This record gives sequence, structure tokens and C-alpha cells, in this order.
Amino acid sequence: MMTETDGRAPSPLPADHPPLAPSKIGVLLVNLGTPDEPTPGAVRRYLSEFLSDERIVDLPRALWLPILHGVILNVRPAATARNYAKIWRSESNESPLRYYTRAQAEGLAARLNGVTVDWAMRYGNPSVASRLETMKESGCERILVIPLYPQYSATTTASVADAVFDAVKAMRWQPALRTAPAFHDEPHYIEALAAVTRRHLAAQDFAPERVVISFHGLPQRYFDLGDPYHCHCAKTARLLRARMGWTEDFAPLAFQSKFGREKWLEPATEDTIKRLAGEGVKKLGVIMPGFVADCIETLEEIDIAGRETFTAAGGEAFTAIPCLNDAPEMTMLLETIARRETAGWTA
Ligand SMILES: C=CC1=C(C)c2cc3[nH]c(cc4nc(cc5[nH]c(cc1n2)c(C)c5CCC(=O)O)C(CCC(=O)O)=C4C)c(C)c3C=C
Ligand SMILES: [Fe+2]
Ligand SMILES: [Fe+2]
Repeated sequence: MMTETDGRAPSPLPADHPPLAPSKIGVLLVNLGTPDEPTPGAVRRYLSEFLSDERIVDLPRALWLPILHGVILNVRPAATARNYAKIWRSESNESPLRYYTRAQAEGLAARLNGVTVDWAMRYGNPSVASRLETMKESGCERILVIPLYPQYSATTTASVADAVFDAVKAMRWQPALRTAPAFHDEPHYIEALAAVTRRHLAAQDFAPERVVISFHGLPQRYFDLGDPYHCHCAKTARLLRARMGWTEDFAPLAFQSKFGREKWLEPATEDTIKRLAGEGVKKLGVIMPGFVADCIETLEEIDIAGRETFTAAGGEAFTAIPCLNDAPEMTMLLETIARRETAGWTA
């Protein structure tokens, strides 16, 4: 009888049938990942997993793995661990990215009655496979995965999907899966950015003369091969400017966090900060809409190092606008996405 195996059986199971958990819907939020501790060893483990992903670095393995294991994993972890230590949340002993991702899941859970909400990291812990396994065991037969990247990139969004589908390969009884699309032009997202920006700027004792719109960069080659990331960033920037009444001159687009020797998307945020200081801008803001949670790239690279770059080049006042983090507008955005993408699953 079909109803006895689909988990929704209204009638009692036969006496010899193994117990079934009640059928549930799950939503899994996934962000990039982070080390477990701000130490070189923990950073090495995390970077090893991260930088071994062919979505992140697509060079032939025979070329890349000797560089990764012979050079990068010997040199980079110590410096990166020092940077993580500057931003580590000592109260809960975790990185800001993990802290805010959990807060986002808790905020969403409070808005979705009867839905299991969980969170995972693409690299590091808790892993996508471990959370999917737990959700499945608790009876989630339908799971929506929301990659926490507003702009699609194969390096991030597609890499989350790889991890999800790899994880269910090991399951005999798989859940039904959906992955949420990128939300770079979603009105609730643009509105959330505008609301957080207005609140933050109103609390400063200066008004910025320019606001750099800075996104994480990518190798230019990935864009040339068809990754739509740059287009998504440009559209988010355009919609945000329109919402804020900013001109392109007031709020230029730039790309941060360059890694390796290849040419990356330009202009680089650091160069843009120096250029603006050189043009006499004394008060500068930076917004990073590609990150929905503050992390090493926003708190260390921009708020600490970017601020130093600006003041060394003659700037006087600098502010990094916080990410959406645990703002109520972020919860509203996630709720909108979750409800829309589970349509047909929920009554
Ligand atoms: C080739 C290398 C990298 C690509 C491509 C890349 C794309 C990419 N990354 C993010 C978001 C984040 N990246 C973060 C950290 C980080 N990124 C890289 C390299 C690439 N990223 C490295 C080596 C690191 C680690 C830090 C360091 O060693 O400098 C983070 C922060 C994680 C945290 O714990 O705080 C985020 C978030 C996006 C959105 C993206 C492509 C669009
Ligand atoms: Fe990155
Ligand atoms: Fe960085």
C-alpha cells in the first residue's frame, strides 16, 4: 500500500513496520564557511577544503595541488589566522560569519511555523552533509536549500548545489530537493540594504562624500567563460543606487579580496579607495552587498585594512556599512524567499 511508505499515512502502520518520523519540510541556509578556531592549524584545514574545490580554483589538479599543498597551505594560514583573531567573537568563540548565519536561521525559524530550519557551511562545520542527514532523519522529506549569496556565481552558488547533491548520493531514501535562485534583484533584498544603510549612516557623526559599492571579486576568466556574477553585481549596484538616490559617481562599483596572480574583476576596491582619497574625498563609506553576513572580508579587509588605506592616503573619516546580519529586514527577506520557493509544498 502506497500510503504506508510515503510517511504521510493517515492509517496506522502494520505491526511489523519500522517506525516512521512524521513528514516535514526543511529549509537549509548555507554560507561559505569558516575555520573552527583562529589558529593556523584550523585555518589550514578550512583553506585546504575550500581551495581544493574545483569550482573555486579550476586549474588542472596536477598543476594546482602542488602549489596549494607546497606553498599556499604553508604560508597563508598563519597570516589569515592573525586576521581571524582580530574579528573573532570571543563570547561565543566563533567567527562572525558563523554567528550571523546561525542568527539568520533562528530568525527565519521563528517566522515559519511547522518548518524545520537549519544552517550549514559549504566548507568547515557544520557541514552540508551532516545537516542534511540530520534533517532527513528528523523526517524532512522535502528540503529547500538557500545559498546565502545574493549574486549567482559558479564558485559559490553552484558549489553549494554540488555539496548538496553529493551528500544525498549516499542516501538510499533521498529527500526531495529544491535550491533557491540568486536574489540580486529581489525587491526585499534591495530594500533591506537601503534600510540598514540609512540606519547606519544616520548614526554616524559625518555624511560620506562617496560610498564605494564593493563586491567579492572573481578571476576575470570565470566571467569570460560565462559566469553571470559580474552582471548580477552590476544590477544590484544599479538598483541600490536608484533606491538610495545615489549617482554612479557618488557610489562606484568595485571588487575586493583578490587571490592569486590571475587578473580579477576590476576596479579593485583598494585602488578605488586610494583614487578617491587622491581626488580629495575626506569622508568615505563602503557597502558590501554581496555578503549577507559580516565576515573576515568585510570586518578585517575593509573595516580595518581599507580604513588604514584610506587614512594613509589622506582620508579623514571612514565607515563600513554593516551587512544585513540579523537585521529584521534580513529575516523578512529570507521569509519571502522561503515561502516563495516552497510554494506547492506548504498548504
Ligand atoms: C580563488 C579564490 C577565491 C574565489 C574565487 C572566491 C570567491 C568568493 N568568495 C566569496 C565569499 C567569501 N570568501 C571568503 C573568504 C575567502 N575567500 C578566498 C578565496 C576566494 N574566494 C579565501 C582564500 C578566503 C579566506 C580568507 C583568506 O585567507 O583571505 C569569505 C569569508 C569567510 C569567513 O569566515 O569570514 C566569504 C564570505 C564569494 C561571495 C565569492 C564569489 C563570488
Ligand atoms: Fe572568497
Ligand atoms: Fe580577504
